Amino acid sequence: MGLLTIIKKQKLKDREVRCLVLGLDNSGKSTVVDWALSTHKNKPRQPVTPTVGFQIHTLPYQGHNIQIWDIGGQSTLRPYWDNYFDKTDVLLWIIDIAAAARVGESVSELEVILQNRDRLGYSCRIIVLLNKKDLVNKPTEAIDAMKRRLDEILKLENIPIEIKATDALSGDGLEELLPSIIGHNKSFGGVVGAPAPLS
Ligand SMILES: Nc1nc2c(ncn2[C@@H]2O[C@H](COP(=O)(O)OP(=O)(O)OP(=O)(O)O)[C@@H](O)[C@H]2O)c(=O)[nH]1
Ligand SMILES: [Mg+2]
Repeated sequence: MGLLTIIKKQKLKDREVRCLVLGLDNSGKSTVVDWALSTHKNKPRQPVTPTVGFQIHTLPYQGHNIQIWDIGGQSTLRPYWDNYFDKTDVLLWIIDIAAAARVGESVSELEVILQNRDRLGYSCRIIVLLNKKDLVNKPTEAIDAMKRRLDEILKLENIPIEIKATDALSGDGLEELLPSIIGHNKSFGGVVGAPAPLS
């Protein structure tokens, strides 16, 4: 292999971003991924069904190659989540903000992951989407309460996080998601926890 080929391959590798999409079942992970693929890859939008196992998608974006790992969130699948942690650059955690009864469960699952940070890696950036905001009566209040709750956990863990309220069906709130995933957006939602160097 020539030197130029090696350099080219290394460059491509350096520009690979591995994004792991996790959260409880029915939170909207596959819908967010579907939105990203339709908006940035011209893939027609499709009705989603519960993810059994996982799905991998590749999404070229601004010279980066984003590898999206969409993992099923059903409780029977969660014990396998940590099989996917290796080499993750970005954890995209999706919470169904309209499912009040399940928000606690989602936050606990996230907390467990953050408490075992060595598995995920300390350089992994974390983005939380408060999804289904279109189904919430008082979105501002629900979102603020959720941000405070996450802030408590994340201060504990001293981990910076980006957080954004979204509607994955219409795409509202997702406009800056991809710049965020590649680390080029400092204004995506509020950053809680320690100051967040995103690039
Ligand atoms: N109203 C509304 N519905 C949404 C939104 N996002 C997703 N949904 C719906 O929520 C349901 C579940 O969405 P999925 O994307 O399959 O959820 P998931 O997190 O991938 O679920 P698993 O694959 O089982 O882990 C689907 O009926 C979606 O159409 C949203 O922002 N607003
Ligand atoms: Mg899914």
